Amino acid sequence: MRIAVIVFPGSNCDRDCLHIFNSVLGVQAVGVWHRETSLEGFDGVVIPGGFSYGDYLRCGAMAKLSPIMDEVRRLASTGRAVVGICNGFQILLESGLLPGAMLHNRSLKFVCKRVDVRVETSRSSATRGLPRGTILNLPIAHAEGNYTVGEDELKSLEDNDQIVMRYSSSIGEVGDAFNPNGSLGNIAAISNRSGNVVGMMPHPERASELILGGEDGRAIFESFVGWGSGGVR
Ligand SMILES: NC(=O)CC[C@H](N)C(=O)O
Repeated sequence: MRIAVIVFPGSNCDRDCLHIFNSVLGVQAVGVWHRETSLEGFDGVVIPGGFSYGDYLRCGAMAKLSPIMDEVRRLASTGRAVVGICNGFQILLESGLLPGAMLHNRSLKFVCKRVDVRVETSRSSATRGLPRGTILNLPIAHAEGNYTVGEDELKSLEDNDQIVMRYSSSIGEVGDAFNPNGSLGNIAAISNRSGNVVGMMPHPERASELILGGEDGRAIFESFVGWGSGGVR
């Protein structure tokens, strides 16, 4: 298995992701500059966090125009795992690969802390091995994480099991008290219909080794690797 970690001007979590794949999981991953036009030979894609194009205009609004995004779209259409983390989630929304949009956090402040999230489905490329109801403690760090989507689309996300994680308490209660950014329905992660494309606001790469204060994020990368190269499931 060979994984591409896309690098935009302003990405800052690409090396963390590469480290987790190559040194922690022993799976080959390489950085791919956003101006490249081919992802031939790659079995999965991670769009990492950061501040692509300095977050000008809207987070992800300029990165979506990068040449590599056509290839990300192509790989997504073959059922390969495509996971966007934080700024990567914003880029997937702006690209139309996932429905909805990000607003500024309700507090209008950048929020950087650890939160608990409840896994809502195990049919996504990021949560494949994780039973529904699993609680993960993961870091968040963003200014635009207040996920929103139209009423009909929200219903369709719910009906099709596309809500992947919600912000929760450490015992899985979901409510406003556990919502760090105002996100609709406490949504922290969603997938496309087939589950192979996932966007998540938390940063699993910052919680995949004990030295970083927790290992809950590793299961997400293991799930991603486990999705493999078999195409649509
Ligand atoms: N950690 C990140 O990826 C930051 C995402 C984005 N730049 C924001 O502040 O919302």
